Amino acid sequence: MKAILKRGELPSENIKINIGGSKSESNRLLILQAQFPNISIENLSESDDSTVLKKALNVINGTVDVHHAGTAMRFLTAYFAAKEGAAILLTGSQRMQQRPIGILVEALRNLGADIAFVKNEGFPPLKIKGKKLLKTEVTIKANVSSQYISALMLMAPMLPHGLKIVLDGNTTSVPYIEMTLSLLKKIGIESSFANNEIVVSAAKNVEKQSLIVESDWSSASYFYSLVALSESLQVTLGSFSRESLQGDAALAQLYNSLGVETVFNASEKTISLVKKDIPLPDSLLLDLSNTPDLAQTIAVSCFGLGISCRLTGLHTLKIKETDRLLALKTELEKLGATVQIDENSLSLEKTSQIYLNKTIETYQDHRMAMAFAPLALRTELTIQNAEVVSKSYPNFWKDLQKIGVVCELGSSAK
Ligand SMILES: O=C(O)C1=C[C@@H](OP(=O)(O)O)[C@@H](O)[C@H](O)C1
Ligand SMILES: C=C(OP(=O)(O)O)C(=O)O
Repeated sequence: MKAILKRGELPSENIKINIGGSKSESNRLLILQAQFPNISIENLSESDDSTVLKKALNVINGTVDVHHAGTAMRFLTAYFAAKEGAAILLTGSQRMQQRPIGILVEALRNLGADIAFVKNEGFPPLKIKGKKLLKTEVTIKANVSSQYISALMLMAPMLPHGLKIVLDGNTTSVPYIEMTLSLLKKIGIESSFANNEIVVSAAKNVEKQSLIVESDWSSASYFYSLVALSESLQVTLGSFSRESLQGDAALAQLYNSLGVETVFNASEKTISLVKKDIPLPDSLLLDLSNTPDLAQTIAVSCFGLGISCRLTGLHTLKIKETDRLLALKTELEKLGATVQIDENSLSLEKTSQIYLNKTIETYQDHRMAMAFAPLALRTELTIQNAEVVSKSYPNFWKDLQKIGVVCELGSSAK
């Protein structure tokens, strides 16, 4: 399916949109709920990645295919490895089979896990035989993906003596580790993270409780971009709060300089994004190592606004749904941008013109589709394979139309 996008009449009134639960929080809580069934979850994400994980957690013997879901792949590897009696072939999409998992498998094997690589050493699919893991300490390389570390933390309460995780090297995507820690603490599991050491206690049960998932800040980023690229849009998004567990809540600060003010409405648990007519900076310089999922949104916003940017801390982007650095460069340049990339950064030159009627490839990456869509306020464009958005935000195209983008959804044939 392709999406042909053009600017319609933008609403002058405040538009309200309910984005839906955070995929990261949901996927952590699903792993914890599998261990502690008296936890209930409200505002669970309806994303493909959460749906596939929820379904996988019912399997104890057989094949589990997580498709494109990275967190599901990583969290389930650790979960099944420690689940006595599990006998699982854990696989995923072709891209998932190119996303490295050797660092996590090695850490689990050091704890005594029985995991074999079925095709390529270091990559899914994996054959996992669940067993009791008796060791209490493991060291793991921390600069490739925080998901490996969260996976160990979420499994740790299942171990008879809990787990100490020593982080080796610079730790990447730290807010995601802190989110895991906060959720463990919230349900009553003793845990700590200081001086590159994480400690999580064992737990057989927790108190019966209901947890409400905050909506997804990464999904909110596309509305920040839309408001920034508009003249006077005002959008209210639910349900969000200032005390977020999600690192991507940094959006509220990050988009200030791009003319988007965030008003927190504590009683309604909403945020209102309001366009401010302020002078824009010539250039934006940001280290996004804490918020890697915002890189595409911000790069495209800067391009649409005609300002230059240099984004650093992007070393994890190459192993996500696609090589996001290369994908960004290729697609932005189609629209007239000049972009330079290296191992961990992207530099965009100031451009005043955006080419019309270009087709953006999405490389099976939901964030490529959603990050480029706001440019519809500045040019007409087509997004190829628009269905990819369901990985994290199934209602994206519907919600986009609410704020005045005309969205013609058709077949993907060019
Ligand atoms: O733990 C999580 O929920 C996530 C961690 C991040 O991955 P990395 O730690 O691999 O950067 C992020 O990009 C991903 O979308 C979700
Ligand atoms: C990187 C992402 O997801 P995952 O790694 O879980 O596939 C994402 O949602 O941007």
